[in-house]
Amino acid sequence: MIAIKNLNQFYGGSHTLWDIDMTIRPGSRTCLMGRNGMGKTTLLKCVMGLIPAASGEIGFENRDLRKSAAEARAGMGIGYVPQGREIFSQLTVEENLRMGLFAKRERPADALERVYTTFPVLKQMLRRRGGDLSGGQQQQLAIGRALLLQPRMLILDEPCEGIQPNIVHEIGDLILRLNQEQGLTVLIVEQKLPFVRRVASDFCILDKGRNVAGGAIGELTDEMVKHHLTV
Ligand SMILES: Nc1ncnc2c1ncn2[C@@H]1O[C@H](COP(=O)(O)OP(=O)(O)OP(=O)(O)O)[C@@H](O)[C@H]1O
Repeated sequence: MIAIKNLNQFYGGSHTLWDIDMTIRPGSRTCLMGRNGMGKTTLLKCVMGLIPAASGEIGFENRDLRKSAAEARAGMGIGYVPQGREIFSQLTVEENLRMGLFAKRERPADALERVYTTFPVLKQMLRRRGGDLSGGQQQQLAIGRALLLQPRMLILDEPCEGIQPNIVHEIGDLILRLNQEQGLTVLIVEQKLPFVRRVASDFCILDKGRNVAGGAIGELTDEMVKHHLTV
């Protein structure tokens, strides 16, 4: 689904991503892991075109994403929920959702109805301001907004950050459901090991901007955790 080859990225003179090779299998739920500051968000931003890569390839379904403008990538089938969710706090839930529809040709009502079926809570809160929602509800709103364009792949940057444990469990259920029932491929940056072991099918670890380990989630060893993930 995504094939990254030899990707390098710099912030000014600081070399942040080093020769990254990474494959995301279609239909997988891949967790991108690593301690703080290791380059996970930077890698996602390169995939979405929000920052430029210096060299390398990012293939999505055999097309080179680096040749596509950032605003075209959502329309190509990649939904992205950034770290911190980026909900418009002064806009209502409905207005936030409509912001996700700008590139959609289909009638907005149909797309919105699909999201309300997945997230009934959003339908009950259409007139509430985004900023008044709980962290878990904001995360559902952000995921709902990304799903409006019916992506084939969903990228989530730390979806459980600042969210109560019972809602974290619900987000895990949602990811499993979207993957298993709708075939959505999911790439998640996540640090919480129990969540990763429950939700992921595959993992990949970044350490100091390099891809140091990866594979099926059953292959994630205590040794790897100790070496690359424990703070
Ligand atoms: N806009 C920026 N300008 C300069 N350096 C940056 C910028 N954004 C991130 N960095 C640096 O790049 C490195 C990788 O950061 P990145 O946010 O990708 O890490 P991360 O693994 O996502 O960490 P976290 O878990 O804290 O979000 C860090 O050293 C960070 O300080």
